[in-house]
Amino acid sequence: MTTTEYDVIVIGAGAVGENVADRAAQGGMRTVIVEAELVGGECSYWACMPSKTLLRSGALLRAAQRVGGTREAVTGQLDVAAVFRRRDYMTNDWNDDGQVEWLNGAGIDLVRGRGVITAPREVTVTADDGSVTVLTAKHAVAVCTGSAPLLPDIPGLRESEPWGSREATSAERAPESLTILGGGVVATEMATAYAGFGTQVHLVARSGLLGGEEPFAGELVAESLRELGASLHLDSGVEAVARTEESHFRVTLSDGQELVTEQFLVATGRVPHTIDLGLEAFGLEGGAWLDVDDSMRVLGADGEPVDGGWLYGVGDVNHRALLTHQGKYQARAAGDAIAARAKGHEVSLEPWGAFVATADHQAVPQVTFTDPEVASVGLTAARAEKAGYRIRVVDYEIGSVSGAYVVADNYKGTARMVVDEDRGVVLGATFVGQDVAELLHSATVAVVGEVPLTRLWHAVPSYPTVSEVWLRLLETYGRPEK
Ligand SMILES: Cc1cc2nc3c(=O)[nH]c(=O)nc-3n(C[C@H](O)[C@H](O)[C@H](O)COP(=O)(O)OP(=O)(O)OC[C@H]3O[C@@H](n4cnc5c(N)ncnc54)[C@H](O)[C@@H]3O)c2cc1C
Ligand SMILES: NC(=O)c1ccc[n+]([C@@H]2O[C@H](COP(=O)([O-])OP(=O)(O)OC[C@H]3O[C@@H](n4cnc5c(N)ncnc54)[C@H](O)[C@@H]3O)[C@@H](O)[C@H]2O)c1
Repeated sequence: MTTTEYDVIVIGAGAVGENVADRAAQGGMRTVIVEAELVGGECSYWACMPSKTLLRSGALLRAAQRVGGTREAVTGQLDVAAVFRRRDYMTNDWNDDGQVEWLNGAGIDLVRGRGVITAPREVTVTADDGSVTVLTAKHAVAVCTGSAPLLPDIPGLRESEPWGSREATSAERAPESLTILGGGVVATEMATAYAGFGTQVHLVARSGLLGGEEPFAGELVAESLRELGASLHLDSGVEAVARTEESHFRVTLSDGQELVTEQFLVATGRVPHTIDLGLEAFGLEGGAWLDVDDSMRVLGADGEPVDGGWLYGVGDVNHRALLTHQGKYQARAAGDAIAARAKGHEVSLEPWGAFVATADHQAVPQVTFTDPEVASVGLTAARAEKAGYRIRVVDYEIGSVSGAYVVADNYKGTARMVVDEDRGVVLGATFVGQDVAELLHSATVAVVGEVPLTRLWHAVPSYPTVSEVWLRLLETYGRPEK
């Protein structure tokens, strides 16, 4: 058994843990990171990168088919095996050498194994070979252990061993047929990818699609999935799951219909990796999401930082926004706050400072890479109303913008701007359409910067780009009087 003392211990080397460690190390902290599987975590090997790679080729093929001239030139089908090979390249064949090299360059030590918090500021790591390392931290322990798929309590489900997101993104080939349970981001993205590969997809959702977005987003995505050949079973549920003699899945829906497909993907949300972490010793519940303040210190039931404030919870594990970019944003704030507190500097929790993740509350951007893409930031109209804002909703068909004429023949898509009428600023924006992902950051800047609409008139979008939808939204809202 070896014991080593550091300033900061980070448990979990996903994108978030890496960024906490990096900021702490850059702040002069001796930092160690503990990882049970691959350095780089879910995003690099089983989530963002492989899923977006699986989606990209189909999106590009369909984009080419929407433009006269290339439509005639691109007459073949997707080379599905080549798409999977490109995915293998993106995940570096599930080898983390490159990320370990980055840790070394950043001056962060790595201990491989599963970490458990065994005392205040103490983490015991057990490696696969059984060897044990006890780490102690002078200043902070950051829990960045991420999340795993949630399996609903449905008869036969667990025993049938369905795919979770990992299996869907790391599959070696496309199955002939696939049932997907869920109507969220993973379900719609994987339905788009696999339907594009020629898999017969059945998607079962208990309501509509993409429930957290503006309603037109889910409707446009549903329409496109049907066009791709997927069967949608909306406002439906799964009553039971069993394997057939051929080892296929027999999925019984709430209306009695039976779907028999080669594979079954469960995409019904996530649970936090907080079981068996030793959190109970500090009055926290294992298996629950961590409640944190804006600098990511874990809070106890009394709303105060646990045990004086050495414990941090960053990324998926705190359930504020289950997104890589938002977790990394939290990580920058938390890493800097840890280093500043260690040096005895004041750490202000005032909104928009260097040590807080203020944007988590109502300025979170997200792109769902379906076809059409769904890009949104801030509050939807429903959320803004619920929060008590006096709002005006402005919609515009993106296909009517000159830039969209050029991008695709018969471009289909919708944009929405939600305006706070009392302050004259944008609370939220949603764009649904081809290639809208890169448009989103303009909206994020407007929302986070609380740019007055009167000033947005002076942010002139180039002609002929899809960004001109901003001008159309402003025109629909109306010119300022002075
Ligand atoms: C299919 C899919 C696609 C997605 N696509 C996107 C996308 O396009 N864009 C986006 O922004 N987000 C996307 N997400 C969400 C994104 O993957 C997560 O928000 C992100 O990975 C969270 O990062 P994290 O570092 O908090 O957790 P993780 O990436 O899960 O990292 C946690 C790490 O901790 C390790 N760990 C856990 N417990 C221990 C322990 N006790 N000891 C040591 N190590 C431990 C794990 O092995 C893991 O490496 C997607 C998610 C899924 C499922
Ligand atoms: N492009 C991206 O940014 C991207 C891509 C994939 C995932 N993610 C993130 O990963 C997280 C997980 O994605 P997800 O799709 O698993 O979760 P989600 O929360 O987006 O969707 C879960 C879906 O499952 C349904 N559901 C929940 N419990 C159910 C039950 N018992 N029976 C039937 N349906 C049930 C919900 O109604 C919802 O439609 C999300 O928070 C998302 O932000 C992001």
